[in-house]
Amino acid sequence: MSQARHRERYIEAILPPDPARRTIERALEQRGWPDMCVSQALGRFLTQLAMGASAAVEIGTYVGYSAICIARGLRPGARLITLESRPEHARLAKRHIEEAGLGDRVEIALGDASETLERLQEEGRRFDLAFVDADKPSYPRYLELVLHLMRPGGIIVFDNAFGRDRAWDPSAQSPTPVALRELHRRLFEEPRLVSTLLPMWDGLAVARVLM
Ligand SMILES: C[S@@+](CC[C@H](N)C(=O)[O-])C[C@H]1O[C@@H](n2cnc3c(N)ncnc32)[C@H](O)[C@@H]1O
Repeated sequence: MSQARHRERYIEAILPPDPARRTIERALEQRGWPDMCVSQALGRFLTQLAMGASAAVEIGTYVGYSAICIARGLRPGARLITLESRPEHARLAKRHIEEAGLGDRVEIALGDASETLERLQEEGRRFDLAFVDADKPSYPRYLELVLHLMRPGGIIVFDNAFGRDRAWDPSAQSPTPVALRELHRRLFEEPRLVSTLLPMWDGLAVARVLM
C-alpha cells in the first residue's frame, strides 16, 4: 500500500462517524451507483471553508454529500446553491439534504451548470465560496464563469484537479487532462487570483480572489 493510501486509511479510521455519509453510501449501494462523493475529510475541509461564507455555489451535486458538508458550515441566513444536470441525482440529493436537516439552507438548480452560472450572473448573484466537482473538460469554462460571480476574498476549490494522475502526463491528450492542464495554466496566470495546487486525494486546486 502506498504512503498516501496509508495516510488516507489513518484519517478515515480516526474521524468520528458521519451518519449522513453512511445513509448516502447505503442509498448508492441499493441503486448500484458509484460513490463519487468527496471523502469525509475533504467534506470537513469544505465545512471549514463555508464557515466564512455568506453565500456559496457548488457545481456538481450528485446525491448531496458535499452540499451537506458545505451547508453545515454556513452561518445563519447564508445559503448554498448547488448545480446538477441529472434529475435523478437532484431528487436523491434533495432527500438527503432534507434528512440532514439542511433543506432551508440549500437550493438545487437543475440544468446544465454553464447555463445556470450565466443566469446567476445576469441576476447579479455573488458568492464567497465556489466548489467545482462536475464534468472535468468544462473546468476552464467553469473558472471563467465562476470568476464573474465571486466577491473579493472569495475562495474557489476544484476537486479532481489531477484527473486520476493524467493531468501532469503530457502524453495524455484526452479532453480531461488537456482541460485540467489548461485550468492550471489559467489559475496561475489570472491576475485576480492567488492559486495553489494541493496533492491531496485526486488533487485540489484552490484559488483565492484578491481583495
Ligand atoms: C463527482 S459528482 C459530484 C459529487 C458531489 N460533489 C459530492 O462530493 O457529493 C459530479 C456530478 O456533476 C454532475 N454534472 C456533470 N456535468 C454537469 C453539467 N454540465 N452541469 C451540471 N451538473 C453536471 C453529474 O451529473 C454528477 O452528479
